[in-house]
Amino acid sequence: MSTKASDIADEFHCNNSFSDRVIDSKMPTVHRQHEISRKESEDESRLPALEAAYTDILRHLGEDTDREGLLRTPLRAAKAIQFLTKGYHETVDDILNNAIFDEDHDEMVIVKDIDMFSLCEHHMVPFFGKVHIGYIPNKKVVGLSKLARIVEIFSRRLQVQERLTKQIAIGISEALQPKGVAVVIEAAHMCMVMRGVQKMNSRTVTSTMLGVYLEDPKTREEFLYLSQRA
Ligand SMILES: Nc1nc2c(ncn2[C@@H]2O[C@H](COP(=O)(O)OP(=O)(O)OP(=O)(O)O)[C@@H](O)[C@H]2O)c(=O)[nH]1
Ligand SMILES: [Zn+2]
Repeated sequence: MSTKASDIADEFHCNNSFSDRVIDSKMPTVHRQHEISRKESEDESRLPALEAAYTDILRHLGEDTDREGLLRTPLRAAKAIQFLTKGYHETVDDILNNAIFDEDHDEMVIVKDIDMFSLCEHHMVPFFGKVHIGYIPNKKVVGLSKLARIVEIFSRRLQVQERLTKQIAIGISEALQPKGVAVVIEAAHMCMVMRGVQKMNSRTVTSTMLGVYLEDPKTREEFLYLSQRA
């Protein structure tokens, strides 16, 4: 696999390695996310500028930024947006530590219903839902919590759901070199609920299948059956 999770980017292309049911291969170019990186140490120094920007936003909304309830709001909002995009200064290598273990297990491992919160890059409002991850080990297994941490790394950024799905799958694939990885995300987009088209109940489902999940329909079906079961 030559594509790096951090490099997924400029194009949503379906090649032999991917099966993304919701991804249209003619979707427009998206930003090269790997070029946006941020060091944790930089966050503090950027806080005053962000705070000032939020003060401006409040003023442009016609608010009185001197009223009591809003006095610390720009700073709070600045810290909140930094938290919600903290994935920019995290990598899969950083969080794995030594939690990859040699294990002669070659059956499917599924961690499902991992809560995910992200921000849509078009409106900067939340989309959130559940991530289901399956992989088939190739002599190595990963600490289960690390799968949820990989979800955190890529979801705590400005995202589109399709890219998020793919980055999680490729991140796991690169770290573990498994026989296959499957990722399904089901999410509600607040930009479709609270504004815009205002469809309260719509859900978006995206999937990325790599390796045996792509090649073998039975393996894929087993994952989908087990991950969708209540
Ligand atoms: N494919 C994809 N689209 C998304 C995602 N999050 C938000 N969008 C869409 O991004 C699109 C942006 O469309 P625009 O027409 O530029 O923006 P807009 O005028 O605010 O669009 P409306 O939401 O239809 O009001 C909308 O259709 C959103 O639903 C995502 O994760 N994946
Ligand atoms: Zn949106």
